[in-house]
Amino acid sequence: MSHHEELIDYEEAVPSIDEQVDTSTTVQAAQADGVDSAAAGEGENGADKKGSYVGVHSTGFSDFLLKPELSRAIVDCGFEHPSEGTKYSLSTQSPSLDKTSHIEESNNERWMKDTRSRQQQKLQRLSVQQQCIPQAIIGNDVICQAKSGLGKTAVFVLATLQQIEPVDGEVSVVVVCHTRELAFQIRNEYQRFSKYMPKIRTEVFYGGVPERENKELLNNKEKCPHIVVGTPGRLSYLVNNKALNPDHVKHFVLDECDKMLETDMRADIQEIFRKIPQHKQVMMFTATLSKEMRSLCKKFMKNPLEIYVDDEGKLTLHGLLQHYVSLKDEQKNRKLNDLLDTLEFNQVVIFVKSAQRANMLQKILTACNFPSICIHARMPQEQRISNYKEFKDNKQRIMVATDVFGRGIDVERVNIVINYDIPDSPDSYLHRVGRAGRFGTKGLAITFVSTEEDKNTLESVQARFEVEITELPDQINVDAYKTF
Ligand SMILES: Nc1ncnc2c1ncn2[C@@H]1O[C@H](COP(=O)(O)OP(=O)(O)OP(=O)(O)O)[C@@H](O)[C@H]1O
Repeated sequence: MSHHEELIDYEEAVPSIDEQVDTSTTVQAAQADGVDSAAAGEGENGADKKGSYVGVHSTGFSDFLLKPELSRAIVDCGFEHPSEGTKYSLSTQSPSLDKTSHIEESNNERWMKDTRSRQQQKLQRLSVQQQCIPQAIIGNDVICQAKSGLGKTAVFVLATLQQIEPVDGEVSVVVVCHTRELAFQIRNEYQRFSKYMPKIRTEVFYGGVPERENKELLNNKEKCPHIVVGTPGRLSYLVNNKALNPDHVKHFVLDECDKMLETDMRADIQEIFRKIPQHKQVMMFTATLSKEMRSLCKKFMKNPLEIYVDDEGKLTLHGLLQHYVSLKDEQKNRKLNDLLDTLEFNQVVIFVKSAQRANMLQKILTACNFPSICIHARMPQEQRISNYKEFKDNKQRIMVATDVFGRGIDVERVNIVINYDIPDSPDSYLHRVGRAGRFGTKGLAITFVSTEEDKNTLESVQARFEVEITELPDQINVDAYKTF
């Protein structure tokens, strides 16, 4: 299993963390019906362009009153409006009221009702970025579940850059994620958005790189990063060895939090968390979050803003066509060749279930005149990052990958995902296909089904996410899956 390869360094021990009591108000936002299809651009006008999630703009980036240097970078990044297209409803556990008299009680109740109804109306128009950013920039804890490619990264990158007051020699932001490529990608996002903040330094730390290099950077006051992004094993090593001083950390972020907390990475996360001062902002993000995982996440937080997708059908990407092909394992190569010949792809990711199969398939494809690269946890770290960069920079169009590439990775031009081997769970399916059709663009996902078990997995995907995955037709209109 590929993600196990990634986890190979981690230990099983899972100590319990100190519970933080969740006290007064909890705002829960859950996706409600109605707007996804239209907002995702399934119409004449919205379908073709990136950012077609943007519809009616109740809030713009300027409303967040961000630092001018941050606002300039946002413009340079081409972000015109916070992501939109998701309708939220609000359910609150109201703060307790001091009911000293009957009159006060009814006044209070009326006030609460009015406030709640105003909030309700407002929230119904808000998106993930619109809702999270205002809370996150004032230091509130945030737990946010939102579908793939909606721009969760920008929430914590902007919120932490807005709040940071850099002091040389002090790390004040720690971001943890589950793979090295994702850590690298997040570091690059920080660099993009801190373009006009020359004093801010961001570094990325992960396994496969000599620890000495990380320590040298952290020990040097002029070079020590203010923002650290990394994977759990390496970060906990650096904290435990006193190379990374956690005493000044004020913001702690977990991206793909469910993945890290459900696996043995959790021990490392808890280790780091415990060493960071208690008074800190904690933010967590993912597209998939079970009810059990929500409560676990909340143990790390104080009164977080909670955004959940209660109806998992709403996690479906509506700009994405989804099909399957029934075939025998030995027919997969021929079929893949045909598909690559006939489909129009900007870039394509082909997922397989092991490093060995990734190497093998990449060689076959190259021999068949489909220049390609691959990525998996069993290749040298430098090669991994260099392959990621080549693909991200569109120097290669075909990537054969294991699940190390299945979550979080954002390559804008990917419009086709092929599951050469079916993923091991509906969650993995959702994350993998979410590599195409990002931020409201169009895409196509094709899954090869060769065993009874594969069929069952596909059925559970359809049942859980209320999506119809139909047999691949002989012809597909290119307009349906390619953004020109
Ligand atoms: N407001 C915006 N305007 C335009 N583009 C945006 C905006 N917000 C985010 N994006 C772009 O949308 C893409 C997807 O964003 P991001 O990678 O943060 O998604 P995500 O929600 O983290 O997805 P996943 O769950 O798959 O990790 C990125 O290329 C990002 O630059």
